[in-house]
Amino acid sequence: MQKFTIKVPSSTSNIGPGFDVLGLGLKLFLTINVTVHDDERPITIEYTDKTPKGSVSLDIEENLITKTALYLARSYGTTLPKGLELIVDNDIPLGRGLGSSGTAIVGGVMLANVVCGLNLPKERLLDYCIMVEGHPDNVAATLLGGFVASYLNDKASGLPKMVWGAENTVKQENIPYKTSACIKMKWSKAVKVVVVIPKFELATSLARSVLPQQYERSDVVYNLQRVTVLTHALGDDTPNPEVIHEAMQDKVHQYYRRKLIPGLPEILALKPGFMNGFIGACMSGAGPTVLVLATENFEAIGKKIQEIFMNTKDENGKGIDSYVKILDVCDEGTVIINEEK
Ligand SMILES: Nc1ncnc2c1ncn2[C@@H]1O[C@H](COP(=O)(O)OP(=O)(O)OP(=O)(O)O)[C@@H](O)[C@H]1O
Ligand SMILES: N[C@@H](CCO)C(=O)O
Repeated sequence: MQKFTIKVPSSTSNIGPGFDVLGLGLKLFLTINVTVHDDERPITIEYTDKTPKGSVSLDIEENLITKTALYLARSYGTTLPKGLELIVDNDIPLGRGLGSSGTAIVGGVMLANVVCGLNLPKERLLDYCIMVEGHPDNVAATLLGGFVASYLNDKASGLPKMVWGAENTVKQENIPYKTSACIKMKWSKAVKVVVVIPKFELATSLARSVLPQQYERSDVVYNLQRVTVLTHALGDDTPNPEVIHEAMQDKVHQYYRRKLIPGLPEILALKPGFMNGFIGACMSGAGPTVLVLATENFEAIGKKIQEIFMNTKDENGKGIDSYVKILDVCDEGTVIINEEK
């Protein structure tokens, strides 16, 4: 019998202008408890009651964790072992902009890597994660931890379009290597993360479908200027709220997504000084969660953003209910713990 646990951190991404570039690992976890029994029982995946019944498939060819694991295993000419039992304990809300799909994908590749004895380095696992997710920001931060900037290189355009199932799995020799570069950067200990999580889901695919195919040069330059300043300003031991706030502004995605998140324009308009400690607010990933960066007063700031959501009415005339979490940055990335043989 083999037993171990995969601990996968959530992530926020974009941080304003860094669309599909910036990711930050957060201490809110997907935990996968893995047992490989010595008998031939069928593979199973179950969730603890934190995950509402019916919200994820328990069919191993459909569930994002197991289908990703199967894809990697089959790509390397093997499959998941019989006797595999997975119990998933997930604190990350699904479809809210905290990188839940990225955690399921990273959890899946880590699972196959261990139970199939592939021993692939994280760099290779990342090629598969990017192939499944389509963009590197969340998966890179979840796999590596910390504050990460990534780009996809020319080889990434050779990654096959994802088609699931044994018969569609592309052999590993046809999946390009080293399709990205991911750089871990310093994150100032003085800057803390508050997330305000509305109680509705927003699929990333929908939030991406409203974005334009082309942009004005001035908007691209606007984001390039800010994202470059932001990556340095966020590493400063004495962070400058005004500089960071301005560097969190974006013209590439948030404006186009505003109609999907009632209250977002009012929240994005908040400026440093509106409350002590507040630096700036932006969408977390593809939303609907709002990410707030702050240096103090975290609970009060979170409450204020909750009030703005509640005072904004949805199409049924109801306020937007939400909850707040104050999260530490997770520097470690995804780890295997509690190994027993
Ligand atoms: N632990 C999990 N187990 C199985 N499937 C999951 C798990 N977590 C996420 N998923 C799948 O991913 C979907 C959510 O992915 P989506 O990309 O829409 O949102 P997100 O990753 O939470 O947000 P964002 O990409 O903006 O950070 C879920 O509906 C589910 O299908
Ligand atoms: N960069 C991605 C993150 C969500 O997966 C987006 O904003 O669509």
